[in-house]
Amino acid sequence: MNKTTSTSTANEVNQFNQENPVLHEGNLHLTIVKNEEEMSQAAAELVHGQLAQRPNSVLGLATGGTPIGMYRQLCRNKADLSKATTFNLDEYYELPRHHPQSFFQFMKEHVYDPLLPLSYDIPNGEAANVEQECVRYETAIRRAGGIDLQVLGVGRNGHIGFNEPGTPFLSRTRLVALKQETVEDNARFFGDVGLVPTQAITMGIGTILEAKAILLLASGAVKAKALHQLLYGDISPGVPVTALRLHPAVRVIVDEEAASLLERLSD
Ligand SMILES: O=P(O)(O)OC[C@H]1O[C@](O)(CO)[C@@H](O)[C@@H]1O
Repeated sequence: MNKTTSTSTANEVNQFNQENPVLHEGNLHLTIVKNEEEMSQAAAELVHGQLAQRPNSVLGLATGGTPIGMYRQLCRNKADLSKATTFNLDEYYELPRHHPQSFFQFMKEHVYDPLLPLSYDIPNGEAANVEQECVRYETAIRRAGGIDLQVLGVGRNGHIGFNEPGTPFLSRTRLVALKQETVEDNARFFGDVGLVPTQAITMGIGTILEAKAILLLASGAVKAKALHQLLYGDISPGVPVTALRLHPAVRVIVDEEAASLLERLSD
């Protein structure tokens, strides 16, 4: 099954856009594909399209299990990032950069090394002065001209980046505490829940919403509830991913399992 649909939202956004002109009523385009492989392929095509249109694109990239297939496709097709710049959403706090589970190492394995040359930046989780590091990161994004395309995954609890439920939509890059469910979800990468860092530096939701375009990916039944909330729930900091409904250009590519609740409810 291949289903493409668009949804425009006209929810009560005024409470959010009074203070920050970046937030406005959004428009979201949803594509449902068969499985994770098709999701990865469709996502990689979109990134290739972005690079073809603008070789010096500024890309916002994500870690976690979701985008790995997309990165594999980009490597397979030898994506040319030589003129591009990449920024990452987040990094664990106080996890050494050389730790195998740092997001820096993830990016080195899946993107930086195989797709050299490219210019990249990622929050420094080892920074002595975290506040200064967060300001540095925001400034670097701004100086690069802002993010053209931000790739996002979504947490089971609706988090984007490491912006957990309850995060204000105007938040910027900062140090955050992870919810227990996020720590547990990420324990699969560390082997033991006690080894998972409990804090991270993350772009804020306000930072993410400033990207010119956003690509959200989700696969697997574990993401079905978050997807349903994104499309049909109230726009609320209680479910961070719903902030995307305030953005004017969001592509959502999900597999059938992630869309399973949508399917059932829209039948
Ligand atoms: O892709 P996963 O591993 O399901 O993670 C979902 C989201 O959670 C994070 O890994 C943070 O916990 C994000 O970076 C990611 O987008």
